[in-house]
Amino acid sequence: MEKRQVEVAILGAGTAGMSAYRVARKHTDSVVMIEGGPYGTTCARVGCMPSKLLIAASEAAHDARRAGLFGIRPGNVKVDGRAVMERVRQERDRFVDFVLDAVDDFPEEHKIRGYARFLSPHVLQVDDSHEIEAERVVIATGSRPNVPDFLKSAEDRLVVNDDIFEWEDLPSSVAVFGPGVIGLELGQALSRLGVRVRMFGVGGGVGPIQDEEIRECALEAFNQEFPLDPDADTKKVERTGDGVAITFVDGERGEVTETFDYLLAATGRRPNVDGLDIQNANLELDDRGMPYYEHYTLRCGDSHVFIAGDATADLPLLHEAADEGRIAGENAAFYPKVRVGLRRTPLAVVFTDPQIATVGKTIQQVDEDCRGRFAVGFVSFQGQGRSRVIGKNRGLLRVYGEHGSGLFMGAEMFGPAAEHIGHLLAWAAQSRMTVTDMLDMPYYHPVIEEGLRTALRDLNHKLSLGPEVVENCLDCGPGG
Ligand SMILES: Cc1cc2nc3c(=O)[nH]c(=O)nc-3n(C[C@H](O)[C@H](O)[C@H](O)COP(=O)(O)OP(=O)(O)OC[C@H]3O[C@@H](n4cnc5c(N)ncnc54)[C@H](O)[C@@H]3O)c2cc1C
Ligand SMILES: NC(=O)c1ccc[n+]([C@@H]2O[C@H](COP(=O)([O-])OP(=O)(O)OC[C@H]3O[C@@H](n4cnc5c(N)ncnc54)[C@H](O)[C@@H]3O)[C@@H](O)[C@H]2O)c1
Repeated sequence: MEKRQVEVAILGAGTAGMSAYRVARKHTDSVVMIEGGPYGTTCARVGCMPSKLLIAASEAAHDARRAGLFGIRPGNVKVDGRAVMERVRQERDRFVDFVLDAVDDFPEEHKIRGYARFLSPHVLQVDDSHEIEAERVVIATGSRPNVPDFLKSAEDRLVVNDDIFEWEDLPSSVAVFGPGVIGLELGQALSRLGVRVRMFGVGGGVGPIQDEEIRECALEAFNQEFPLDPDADTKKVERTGDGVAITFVDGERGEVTETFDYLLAATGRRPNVDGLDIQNANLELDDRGMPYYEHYTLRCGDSHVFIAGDATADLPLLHEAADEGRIAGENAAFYPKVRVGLRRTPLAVVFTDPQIATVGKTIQQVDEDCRGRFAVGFVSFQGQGRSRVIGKNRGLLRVYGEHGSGLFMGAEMFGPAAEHIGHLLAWAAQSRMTVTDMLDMPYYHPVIEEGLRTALRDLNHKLSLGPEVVENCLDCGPGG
């Protein structure tokens, strides 16, 4: 067992861990980054990037199929599953290689391989190879899929996101459990690539959507492509000779059994904190065994331990993991001087079609913060000019503003180019713009942002700050 003493030990070499390492290293050379699994990050290996690659293939198939709308007849669209998966893996490997190159550049003495756990507040054991005495620790151990026990009856046909990207070919059918972000993105992509998909949820949720009207709209749109029951009554999951038989109650047919090649569990993720022997770190823990920590400093209580990325189980998104890693790494380096870091306006995008974007405060948070004194502006993209031109005229945007101050508070969207509209809205929220300020900005024609302007005008009027929205107004151009 090799023993070492360091100022800063970082657990995990994912996005958060590498950010923490880069910042900490600027201030001290006495730092180690400990990685138990393969280098390359969840984002590049099995997360953001391969999922977006699969979605890109599905969009190509979908666009070819719907080309008839424009009078274009590409003929029979054939999906070559092997070629689709080959590109996914090839491009994924390029992204992973970028990360591996970055890790290669870190000095060898800063890198330790193995799983770390706490022996005491300042002592970590890494497998059976190292004992590290660290003045400060950053926990950046990420998360893993959380699979409910009853799904395990699918045995070898049970898959999680990691497995899908290793497929050599596409299967013919997949049952997706969990219409959250991963389930919706992967489920819709597989469906558009010709895989028979059925999606099962619990509790009625659809992705991260909190606004009831947006949820209804999204649910209807997804159900036009594949059956999605957000509150399914699943009776049985069984591995059979030819796949996984799922018995469930169908609204129209009663109790039915359908067989699928695979069952994809996309039922949420669990932070990798349970394997750390965190009870030895002398931190205050909540009833799930998670350390209490401060959102702006990432410090656990008044200790020398910081936590960042998916390990916090709070905002499991790439840009948040990078931000949190930076803040935690800097605070670990300068400890006991601990500084508040910049936390940005909440922004999340789901890469379905239409896309989903959530920005700023949810409608429930706005209601609470404004004590009910808020208004909601609205636009449907059905008749919106640019959206109709490109045949993407589905969905809704709802924007929230505070009475009195006229401040823009948040929004939810299920509609075209939500990844871009979401950014505009997040930038406006972080700049603390009023709805009037936002309407003073330029809007080109014909663009999807004109739909955003319609929603903002509706909101401004409801906040008693502007005139009523005029149907077919001329300065909007047709279909504003
Ligand atoms: C399918 C999928 C799609 C996604 N798509 C998006 C997207 O489009 N946009 C977006 O913003 N986010 C997306 N995410 C979320 C994003 O990938 C994560 O939020 C982000 O990668 C988290 O980074 P991290 O550094 O916290 O964790 P990770 O990158 O997982 O790093 C944690 C590291 O810690 C290591 N580790 C664990 N335990 C120990 C231990 N005891 N000792 C040492 N090392 C340990 C692990 O091996 C791992 O390498 C997606 C996630 C998934 C699964
Ligand atoms: N585009 C993106 O930014 C992106 C993409 C993928 C993942 N992510 C991140 O990864 C995180 C994890 O994604 P996720 O989809 O695993 O989690 P999630 O929390 O988004 O969704 C889990 C879903 O599973 C459902 N569920 C739970 N138990 C179930 C059961 N027994 N049967 C059926 N459904 C069940 C939940 O109700 C929920 O709808 C997300 O919160 C997100 O932050 C982001």
